[in-house]
Amino acid sequence: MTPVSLYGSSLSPAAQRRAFEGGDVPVAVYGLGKMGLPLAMVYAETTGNVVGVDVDQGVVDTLNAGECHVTGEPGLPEAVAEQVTRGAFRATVDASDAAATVHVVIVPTLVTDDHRTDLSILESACRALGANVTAGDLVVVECTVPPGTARDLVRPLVAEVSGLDEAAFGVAVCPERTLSGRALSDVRGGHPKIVGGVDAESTRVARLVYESLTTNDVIPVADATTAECVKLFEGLYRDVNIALANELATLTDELGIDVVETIDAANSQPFCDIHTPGPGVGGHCIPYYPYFVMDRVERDTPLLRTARQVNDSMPRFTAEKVEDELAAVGKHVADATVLVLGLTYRPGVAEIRATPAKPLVERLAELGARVLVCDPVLDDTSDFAGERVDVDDLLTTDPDAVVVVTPHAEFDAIDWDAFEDVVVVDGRGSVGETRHPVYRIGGGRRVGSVERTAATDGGDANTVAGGDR
Ligand SMILES: NC(=O)c1ccc[n+]([C@@H]2O[C@H](COP(=O)([O-])OP(=O)(O)OC[C@H]3O[C@@H](n4cnc5c(N)ncnc54)[C@H](O)[C@@H]3O)[C@@H](O)[C@H]2O)c1
Ligand SMILES: CC(=O)N[C@@H]1[C@@H](OP(=O)(O)OP(=O)(O)OC[C@H]2O[C@@H](n3ccc(=O)[nH]c3=O)[C@H](O)[C@@H]2O)O[C@H](CO)[C@@H](O)[C@@H]1O
Repeated sequence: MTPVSLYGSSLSPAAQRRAFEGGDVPVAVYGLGKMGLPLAMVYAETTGNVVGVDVDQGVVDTLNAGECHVTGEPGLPEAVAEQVTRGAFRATVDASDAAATVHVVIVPTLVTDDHRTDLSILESACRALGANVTAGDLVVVECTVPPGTARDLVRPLVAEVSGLDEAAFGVAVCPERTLSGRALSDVRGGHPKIVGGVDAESTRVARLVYESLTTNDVIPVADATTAECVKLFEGLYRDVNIALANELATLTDELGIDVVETIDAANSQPFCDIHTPGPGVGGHCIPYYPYFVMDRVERDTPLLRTARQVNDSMPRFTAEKVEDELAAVGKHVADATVLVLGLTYRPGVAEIRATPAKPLVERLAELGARVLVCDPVLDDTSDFAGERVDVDDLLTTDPDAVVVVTPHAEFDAIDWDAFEDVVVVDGRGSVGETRHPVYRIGGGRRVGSVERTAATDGGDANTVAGGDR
């Protein structure tokens, strides 16, 4: 089979699509992690001709054995087994063994501790794929990158490594808009796919490719930088919105209202979509994307900066609530045992990057508490300054306070009344009926099943609804 190149092709669009879907357009996917592997599987089920490139030999060996190293993704193990068995996908650590005419890169793009962009992994992957790029190829950037990266970094670097003129190949930004935990279905069509090229031909080819891949719409935008910013703006909106919810949550006691209930009621009309407050904002995306923009522009961005400060202040606010709730029953945090439930950044996802649980545990330890930590999806909790407790042993810990940071499903079975003499700080509105005092971040304190703000103020008991939006 002579590989077909799509960029600048003289074939009809229909013939190009047939070539792509018929496997005559070999695809290479660089980065076979939480996002890259589901993506590679959708490319493989569509074209039958995909090679995955990863620097981790263990990942490569696992995949070539038809097994899946990514956990918590429904359907992914089955897809890996099927695509490897039918010969539609293979993995390698050796990029020189990844001949293709469509080269997709979806590797980590990072932010340093001092909030500077770190694209070193992307550069490394582009050097590797660049050696394989020939005239007529398309490079697809699926990873989230700062504005201008495809134009100013990827294209010139691939041209340098390949020896080609920049106009000889295409580069398109087609950002991954996927949620961990439903990656395969998201890639297949969970959201419209944004595509934007460094030139019109790159956009055209990317549109043709993704119209084969996704069951959803493909939205071509003006250029690559626009596509990069679509992805970033989604995340910036979320960070700022959550910061609004969090700032309002810190006013719960002064206003004497249940802020979560208030937000839910305000969101009952279509022009309002305030998100849900909690103990902080974690993950490898939302806390970092603002820095991709702030590090890239000269102009000050006070709103982005402040939103980060507000969200990063929530672990300390949550620790203050633990202190307050203990004081309300005559205890001091320095003499207390505090059990922290949920360490990952959100339920069911074994990811601790930027998790609010980490600064919260550190703050509680600073205040002198004996801190116990429990997370059913983490095998290793050594990153946290607390003593590990397994879910089955929770009731043996006899804590003075319990803080729910991340409400894993395993915590639903907790019999809260089986704890003796405990106060509860509920980060995400996941604690059900209990005789113990419960302070919900953004909801206020309730004693027993009655909400403080309504019942104790003479109104009707209200329900504290809400969960992450
Ligand atoms: N995880 C998410 O929820 C999510 C959602 C949307 C977008 N994204 C973006 O997708 C990109 C990848 O994220 P992820 O969550 O899949 O990361 P990940 O850490 O789960 O996987 C990254 C993979 O890339 C491999 N890798 C590292 N260097 C490499 C190189 N030079 N060449 C080839 N492979 C290399 C690693 O071994 C690993 O297997 C990031 O830019 C991220 O911003 C992530
Ligand atoms: C724009 C958008 O939606 N993008 C999603 C996001 O996915 P994510 O895995 O980063 O998870 P989020 O749900 O964003 O949560 C992040 C943190 O914010 C907390 N949170 C959330 C909602 C809320 O109302 N109040 C909160 O406090 C939550 O607990 C957690 O700690 O980024 C991915 C990569 O770009 C995307 O692909 C994916 O589509």
